[in-house]
Amino acid sequence: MPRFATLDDLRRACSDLPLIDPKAAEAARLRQGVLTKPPGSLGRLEEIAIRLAGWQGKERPALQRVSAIVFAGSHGVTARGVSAFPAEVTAQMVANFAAGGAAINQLAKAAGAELSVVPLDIDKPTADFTQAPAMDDDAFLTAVSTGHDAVAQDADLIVLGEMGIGNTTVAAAVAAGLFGGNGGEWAGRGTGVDDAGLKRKAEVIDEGLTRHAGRLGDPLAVLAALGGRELAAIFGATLAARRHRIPVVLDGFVCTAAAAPLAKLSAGGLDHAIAGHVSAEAAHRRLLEALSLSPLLDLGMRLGEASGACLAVNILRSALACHNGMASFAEAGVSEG
Ligand SMILES: O=C(O)c1ccc[n+]([C@@H]2O[C@H](COP(=O)([O-])O)[C@@H](O)[C@H]2O)c1
Ligand SMILES: Cc1cc2nc[nH]c2cc1C
Repeated sequence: MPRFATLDDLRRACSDLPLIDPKAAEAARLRQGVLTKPPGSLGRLEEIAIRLAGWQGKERPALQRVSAIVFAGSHGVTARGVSAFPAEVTAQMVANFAAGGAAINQLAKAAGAELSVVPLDIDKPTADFTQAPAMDDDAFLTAVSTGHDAVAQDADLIVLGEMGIGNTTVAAAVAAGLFGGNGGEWAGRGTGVDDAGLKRKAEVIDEGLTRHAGRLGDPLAVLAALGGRELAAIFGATLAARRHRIPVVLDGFVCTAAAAPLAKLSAGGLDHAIAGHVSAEAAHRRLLEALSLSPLLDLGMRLGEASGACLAVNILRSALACHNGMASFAEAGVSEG
């Protein structure tokens, strides 16, 4: 029996989310004000330190245990020719992650993150969403529960990413289902489709939106009908992190689309989430704006795998090095302005 046995169980868990610890956040804000720098001069690094303090419930937050989790899934919609790469690359890349040969292996190491890879039935693609819901309730709840339970309660930070050929089409369909608009507005080039591929993606997304029009008012139904197992797992992991008050770093377009239903289900549902970067996938910027998330990095990356999110962990570490390690004006004998 999965942790969430029914959609109602899951809906309940999403509607009763813990909030930031205002005392710890305020203590961190006061500390930022007495460190040896003009107030505000560390820009967003200050805000990052205060938010991490609030979610961890400590004036001086830590990044001792950083857990990066990459979820992998396979998509029936790949049969529609929506990716520049064949569907078998998903399993091949999962093997490459295990062997240590992927970009994320290097970026996780460089960021001081432990990497887990969680394949979700990758030998069983979800249904093509133009023909049927991608997942039935059981498959959806199992994937959400797996993602939820992949989050270690003692982690200081959760970093999320994915691998799944075809999933930029899936993410675009989910984003359109949640926020409105058509395939043309949300489709991008993903792994590098040409103009004909991009047109096909837009059409496939529109077909999915038409087929599942009756479900678009329910964010969980959107994720089940138009999403995929790795997106459902990212949603579950984002929810688990929130329930344990662990801050989360989101990766690219696919990861952001996967987490988005939580913001739709509960106001402030993604307040514990930091957008690690904005990817080169055309609609990522639009999606981040719809969620009022401001990305830390804009490096033209479009890999997925938690790569941009892991890179952003280095910024979080630097923010905390200053916050925890700097001297105050009084300690250093520096005159205040
Ligand atoms: O998340 C993003 O911003 C992103 C942008 C472009 C590509 N990807 C990755 O590329 C794969 C999906 O691309 P595609 O063309 O097969 O839909 C999948 O494995 C993602 O991790 C991811
Ligand atoms: C090689 C390759 C690596 C990836 N990593 C995440 N998505 C990917 C897609 C491809 C095609």
